[in-house]
Amino acid sequence: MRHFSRLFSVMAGPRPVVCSGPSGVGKSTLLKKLMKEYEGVFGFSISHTTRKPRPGEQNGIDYHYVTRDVMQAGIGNGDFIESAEFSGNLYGTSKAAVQEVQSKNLICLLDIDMQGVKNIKKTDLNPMFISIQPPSMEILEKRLRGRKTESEESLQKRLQTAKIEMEFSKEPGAFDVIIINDNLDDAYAKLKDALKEEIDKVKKVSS
Ligand SMILES: Nc1ncnc2c1ncn2[C@@H]1O[C@H](COP(=O)(O)OP(=O)(O)OP(=O)(O)O)[C@@H](O)[C@H]1O
Ligand SMILES: Nc1nc2c(ncn2[C@@H]2O[C@H](COP(=O)(O)O)[C@@H](O)[C@H]2O)c(=O)[nH]1
Repeated sequence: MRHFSRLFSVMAGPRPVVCSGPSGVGKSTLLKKLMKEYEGVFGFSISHTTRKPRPGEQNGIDYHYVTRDVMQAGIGNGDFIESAEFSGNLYGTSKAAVQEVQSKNLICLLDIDMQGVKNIKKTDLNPMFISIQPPSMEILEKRLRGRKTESEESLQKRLQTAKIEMEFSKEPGAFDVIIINDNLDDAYAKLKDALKEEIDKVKKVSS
């Protein structure tokens, strides 16, 4: 892991950004807004997953959808910076996904769970860690149900995991920035504010 992770510091472009937080808190919603407003500044690290695509999701855009065998072979080959089992499926960030974004000198955005955060901390990627949090567990459940993507079983698993993720986020030094996603516009403004310095640097280089 150390050998390959050194590659990222050698390539050093803009500092990557890791966004984490309970399922349904609004990470994708916030990151999609960011990429829409700042085209040519951010690039999304497209993860691999063994979960099935949801309606509207596209292979190679939202995720690389693969079988467990393919994913496990890739992990065995050392193709992933990190990987984790989440709610019955495998998820992982490939080295290629991050390199693809960094080679374009874009700020690499990673949307990963708590296990991914812990594992990325062991590498030389050196991202900014941002935790997106719900105003309450009740509101989180309402959002997750409202999205209509989960079976009752999957929803319950995700809510259980959310409690553990919320506890982890309280650990000193776990995250650089904590944003409560209550009102979406307010949360988005806070996210932009946290990233302002990096955004300005990328804009300056590309102007
Ligand atoms: N501030 C907000 N107020 C109300 N609804 C919101 C807010 N932010 C996001 N949502 C809604 O909550 C649902 C979950 O959001 P989203 O899919 O972005 O979460 P996520 O954190 O990316 O989840 P996952 O980790 O499962 O991918 C969506 O239906 C989204 O429209
Ligand atoms: N450790 C990783 N976690 C990841 C990755 N890609 C996504 N995720 C996290 O999985 C859950 C569930 O996502 P969903 O799309 O099925 O709702 C969520 O917390 C994501 O942040 C990854 O590459 N590594």
